[in-house]
Amino acid sequence: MSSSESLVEHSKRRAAFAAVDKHVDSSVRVLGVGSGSTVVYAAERLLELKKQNKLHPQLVCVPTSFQSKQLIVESGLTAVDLDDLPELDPGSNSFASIDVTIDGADEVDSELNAIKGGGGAHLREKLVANASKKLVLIADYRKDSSVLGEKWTKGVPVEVSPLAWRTIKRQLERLAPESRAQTSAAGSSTTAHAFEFAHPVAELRQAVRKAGPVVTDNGNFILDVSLGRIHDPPTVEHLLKMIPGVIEVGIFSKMASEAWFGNENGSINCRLPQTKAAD
Ligand SMILES: O=C(CO)[C@H](O)[C@H](O)COP(=O)(O)O
Repeated sequence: MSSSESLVEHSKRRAAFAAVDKHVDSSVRVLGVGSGSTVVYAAERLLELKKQNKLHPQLVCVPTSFQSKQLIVESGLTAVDLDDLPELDPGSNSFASIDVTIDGADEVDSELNAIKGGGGAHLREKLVANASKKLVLIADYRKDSSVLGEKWTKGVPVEVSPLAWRTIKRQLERLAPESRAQTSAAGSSTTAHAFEFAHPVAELRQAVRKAGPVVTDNGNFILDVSLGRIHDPPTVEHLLKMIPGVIEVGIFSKMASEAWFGNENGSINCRLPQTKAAD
């Protein structure tokens, strides 16, 4: 750890390096590269591996944002568009065209559901994740929670068409927590809510060094929707996605196969489905 680097940045770098070292070897031909500040460390490791001739000589990388494409190019790697890739295993059940994608996250729950889109890139991130055999998340302890919405309190990023953002906002704010049935071990039936807040709030994301709203890489707006704790991520993802004009939702339910966290003390840990093993 360098003297100028904070412990959290040190642990983010360690988590990113560990994920790259585990998943990117010379057999990986197509790699998805996520967006955000943690992915910068993954790109740093890719550059090191490239210099050591440890990457596939024909490796191509699929960017998830303008930033991600810059990282790929600056690492001396080749960027390609998702739709220019052939299927990896034609004739199989899988339509995947990417071996593995490494991406950041704003929050990851105990079942590897995630909130993404803090950087506004979740549309392309989800397209790339969906076309990947494996999605590996990298983050730090501030994003590691048992239930989505526990630590990430800025709301679920929802990319929407600028044509109807006010209408979509009104509709989002009328969403009901949507009861779902639960059956206890004893067989009695109770109800639970898919999300916590009875009155969700949707805010148009504002740009920081520009007057007006954030405009995504795809020319759309983002509504950050505060729902409180999200008890049922797949149901909430579906509810939001069904609203006309919603282009993509920053809930990634059951997409990730692994998550690496940098811990507060500088150590790292890897979460696999239903397990959590310290290094
Ligand atoms: O989803 C994202 C961008 O849309 C990012 O991956 C997410 O915001 C995490 O970023 P960081 O690594 O900077 O915390």
